[in-house]
Amino acid sequence: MLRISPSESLPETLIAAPGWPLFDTQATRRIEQDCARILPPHTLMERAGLATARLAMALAPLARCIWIACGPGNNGGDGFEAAAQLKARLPHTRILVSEVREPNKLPADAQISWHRARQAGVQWVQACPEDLGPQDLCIDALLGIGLKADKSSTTDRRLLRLLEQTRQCLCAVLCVDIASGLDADTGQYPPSLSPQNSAPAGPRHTLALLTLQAGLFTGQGRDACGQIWWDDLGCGLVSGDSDTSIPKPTAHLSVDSRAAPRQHASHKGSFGDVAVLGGEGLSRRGLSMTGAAWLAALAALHAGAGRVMLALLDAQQSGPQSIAPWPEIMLRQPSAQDWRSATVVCGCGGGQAVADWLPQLLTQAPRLVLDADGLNAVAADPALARELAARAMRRQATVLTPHPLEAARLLQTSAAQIQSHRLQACLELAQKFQCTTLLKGSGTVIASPSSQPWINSSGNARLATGGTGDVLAGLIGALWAQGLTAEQASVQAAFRHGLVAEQWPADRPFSASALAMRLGH
Ligand SMILES: NC(=O)C1=CN([C@@H]2O[C@H](COP(=O)(O)OP(=O)(O)OC[C@H]3O[C@@H](n4cnc5c(N)ncnc54)[C@H](O)[C@@H]3O)[C@@H](O)[C@H]2O)[C@@H](O)CC1
Ligand SMILES: Nc1ncnc2c1ncn2[C@@H]1O[C@H](COP(=O)(O)OP(=O)(O)O)[C@@H](O)[C@H]1O
Ligand SMILES: [K+]
Repeated sequence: MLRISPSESLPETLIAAPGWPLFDTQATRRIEQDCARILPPHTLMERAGLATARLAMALAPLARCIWIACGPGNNGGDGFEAAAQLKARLPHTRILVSEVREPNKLPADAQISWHRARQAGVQWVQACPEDLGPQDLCIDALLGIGLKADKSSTTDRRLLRLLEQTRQCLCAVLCVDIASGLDADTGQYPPSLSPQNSAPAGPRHTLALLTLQAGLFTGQGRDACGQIWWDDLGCGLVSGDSDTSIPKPTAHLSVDSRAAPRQHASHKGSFGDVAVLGGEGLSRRGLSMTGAAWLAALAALHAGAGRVMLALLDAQQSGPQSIAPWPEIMLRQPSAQDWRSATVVCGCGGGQAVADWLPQLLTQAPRLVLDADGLNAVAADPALARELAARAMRRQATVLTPHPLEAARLLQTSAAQIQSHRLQACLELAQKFQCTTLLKGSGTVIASPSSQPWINSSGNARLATGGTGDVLAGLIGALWAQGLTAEQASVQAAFRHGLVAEQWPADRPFSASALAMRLGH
């Protein structure tokens, strides 16, 4: 979640403006230069230091000690500046600084702030103080958007040691601009700067300066950065879209947009049909995945689709499976379903059996959510891939919902490669197949061929359990069937799916089917 940085105390309001813009580092640099040009010298760093100091005081009002690790560039400069500001405001708190470079090797602005910290009476220490207690605070000002991933293998030992100490602090950590070592554009660490322990020890906060970047919200970004705060340093950059002098955002952050209330004079036909095809049965390979297709159908039902049909890829269908445990869901033989008339969700638990049906569905379905084994089948068969790409020319819309490994198969690469460039990979899939593509995982990315991507801001690791992706596919189908566009349905489904997980009561067990049944709440 995102908050504006406090002027004097923590504000209660969350920023929930739809479409919050995210900028890449190149655009951030341009914005920084533009702001620096119109302000007196050193003002930006002074403001960055002040914003950091204020947030530090609000986050750790009882701190007896604040330790600030300052890096070799302007991120370090912000740290020195914050130290000076804190010392002036908190004369009885120990304000300690550790530095990586001698002052004469710092950039000019950072040198000025180094001297200010010295003059203010800040104390220099070699390393993280051993007596830092839980009420104290660590400020990570080692590396910001100046991180160069290609330099990481030569990162000096002192910087690495301080970086590791900021990660092992048991007290709260406030990262200036971004968690040090994290790539602001991709949300990944270069291997040599990756944390030794996967989970940070204490609570983490990040104060983003001037702009917000995609890397804070996707991939490893959410664990690394924790609670995100933002300060525009008085430069008035609330929304980048209307002002042509501001560079274009690379993505937008998605937030909740409530569904319009249903009209009284409506009927089941007003809310569309969702037809699910999936769920290979036990009889084919002895590996039943019918549950996945049921989860998608359940999600579609609870998310408000007018009617839900389920066609299981189960040769034994004439047996007990012909009775639906949810009587609202209509069971179909795949050959009996009219795929031309519904929003189709295809592939959940589809196994090998789904491939046989894909030529028909790719040709006939007017709106198609392609998930899981439906995607794997396309990745394995160039003829199916061509059929998929041809749909856009016939004005048939498609949503692809890969997790990173499925995305890797579609792009003939590895899941690690996908994760290292999530935004780019999602855009590439959207372009390649001319589809809306939703790349799953922490900070789900949604991209369409003709608009800027979205990064979903809701969700947590409760969702890391089998079947939640099937629920998402069914939810997208339901929202799409109810009249949203493919992109809107994907963005809103990802948000709602994540929000339900976030708001899940701690005392209630979480499962994909329980998630599906709470979608309507
Ligand atoms: N961008 C903005 O809008 C503003 C920036 N400010 C601060 O300035 C920062 C950017 O400053 P810089 O451009 O000096 O960049 P940084 O301070 O983020 O990093 C640059 C320094 O880190 C070293 N470095 C980079 N990659 C490394 C690696 N892999 N291993 C070891 N050392 C590495 C570089 O050699 C250089 O000395 C921002 O993150 C922010 O904290 C603020 O002062 C004001 C506004
Ligand atoms: N750690 C996490 N944080 C946020 N969302 C997650 C996390 N782990 C999984 N998810 C979400 O849960 C869903 C899992 O989907 P998927 O990998 O297809 O699983 P399955 O095939 O078992 O349904 C996706 O929507 C994904 O974005
Ligand atoms: K930092």
